[in-house]
Amino acid sequence: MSSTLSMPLPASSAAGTGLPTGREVPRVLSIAGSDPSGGAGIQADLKSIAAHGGYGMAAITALTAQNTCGVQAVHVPPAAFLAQQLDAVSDDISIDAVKIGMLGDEAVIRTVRHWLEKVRPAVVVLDPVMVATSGDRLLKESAEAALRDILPLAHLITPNLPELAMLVGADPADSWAAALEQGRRLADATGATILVKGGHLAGADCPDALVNTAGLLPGEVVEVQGNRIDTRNSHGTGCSLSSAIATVQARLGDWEASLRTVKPWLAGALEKSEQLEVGRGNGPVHHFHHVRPALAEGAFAARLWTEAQQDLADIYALDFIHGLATGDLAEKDFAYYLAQDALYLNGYSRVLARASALAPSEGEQLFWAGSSQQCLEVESELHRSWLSTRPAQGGLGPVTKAYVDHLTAASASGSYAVLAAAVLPCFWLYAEVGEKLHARFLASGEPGGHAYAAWLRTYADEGFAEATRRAIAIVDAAGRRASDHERAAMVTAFKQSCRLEVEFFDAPRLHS
Ligand SMILES: Nc1ncnc2c1ncn2[C@@H]1O[C@H](COP(=O)(O)OP(=O)(O)O)[C@@H](O)[C@H]1O
Ligand SMILES: Cc1ncc(COP(=O)(O)OP(=O)(O)O)c(N)n1
Repeated sequence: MSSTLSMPLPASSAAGTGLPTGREVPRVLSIAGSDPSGGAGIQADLKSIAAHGGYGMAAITALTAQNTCGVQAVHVPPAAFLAQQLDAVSDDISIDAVKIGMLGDEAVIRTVRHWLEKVRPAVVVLDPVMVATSGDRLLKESAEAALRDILPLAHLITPNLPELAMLVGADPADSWAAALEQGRRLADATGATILVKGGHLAGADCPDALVNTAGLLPGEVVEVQGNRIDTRNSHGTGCSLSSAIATVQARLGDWEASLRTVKPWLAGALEKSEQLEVGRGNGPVHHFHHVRPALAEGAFAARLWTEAQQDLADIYALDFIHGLATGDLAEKDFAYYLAQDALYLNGYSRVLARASALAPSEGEQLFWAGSSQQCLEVESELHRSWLSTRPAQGGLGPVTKAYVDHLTAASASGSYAVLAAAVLPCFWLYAEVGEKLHARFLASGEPGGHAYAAWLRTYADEGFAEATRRAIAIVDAAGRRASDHERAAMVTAFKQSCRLEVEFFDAPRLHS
């Protein structure tokens, strides 16, 4: 029994299959050293695991005193204590993936090896950390043979080019082809899949490749291209990549898909590393560059309201609004406005019905459906009470057509959020203008001879004010949920509708 345990077994039988446990939140254990500056080691691993939706755990093999400028000291605690850490985790918790990083010395390697043989985790990614970029040793030279022996217990080995060269007993590759050749040799020798990394080569490209000579991949070499990011903040890239890929592999069970997920994330983390401003040397990567700060409730609506201010000011400056407020508006302009409003409401009602169809909840579906119906009722009331007593007006005016076309295009965009933003100004700006005009009418003592008194009284509608508050809240929530791209499209659609509100009030002057 003990002789079997000391033999390096092929990865497929010794340490699970490298296949996923299919858990949405994989439980991932990092067995690695500590970097107090947070860029490499277990600190980087825990961030990478979390950045990919995993539950991170860490058993510490070694303590380092290091920062972005280099490693000042290394302390390797007794291996027996590492064994206690590992057992404490595996005795209690099912582990979906393991990432192995800095091992320090031979006693640590022996301990990890014994534990792997006992527990056989489903996914084992081993980053054979030997020397930090700063040139400081993180593995004793005397432990290199032991490290070679533990490699077959991993499913994926992720050496950088100097580490790969050392493991196959060659000089560091000076070309991508030479690196892939060394990858093949290591794959042959270990039975594991090798991730050959292009980070240490020069040139505009920075490719990575999975190499497996036992038929476990679609081809012997699967390359994933990437651009080289111009930054010196590459501290911990190897740690971050290996723990991220372990996490994603536990979910997907496909090394190629996992690498294709993780590589662009790491490129973004390198690109955004400047934002962190950590240290004076080779800084860390930004593991959470893809996470946006959450917007507070009301924040997106507040942004839209700011965008609407110029259009509101333009509306208040229009002759039409002045005339409506004072009662001096030409009757033909008012009649044109009413007729266009009726035509607009019919189109608006259809667009609201589309918002109802796209709504993510029954509450919102009901709200838009109710608003759509309300529009048709207002349209028929316009015809019954306001237009029937006036001379017939012409057909669809150019501004009305432009507004309805814009809303229809928003409804065809397929984005509920964009559509909701596009329909909002008709609630919000209309309610705002109506409330102001009504308040002004009341303040002037509701003069008896005012030509538009009856119309101004329709503005005091608490039902419409309530519907407007609801529409604002819905758009605010949709905006907070939206991606940056969709949010920008919402703002554009909203602004366009605001502009069309201005033009709609100004259309009687130009087209009646
Ligand atoms: N400047 C860079 N631009 C883009 N990707 C990089 C860059 N440097 C390293 N990488 C990527 O980071 C990962 C780690 O690579 P590497 O630097 O070779 O390993 P290590 O950090 O172990 O020395 C690889 O996916 C590699 O392609
Ligand atoms: C504690 C600890 N572990 C590993 C490393 C090496 O990190 P790596 O991701 O290989 O990259 P560099 O930091 O060497 O660029 C480390 N420094 N500390």
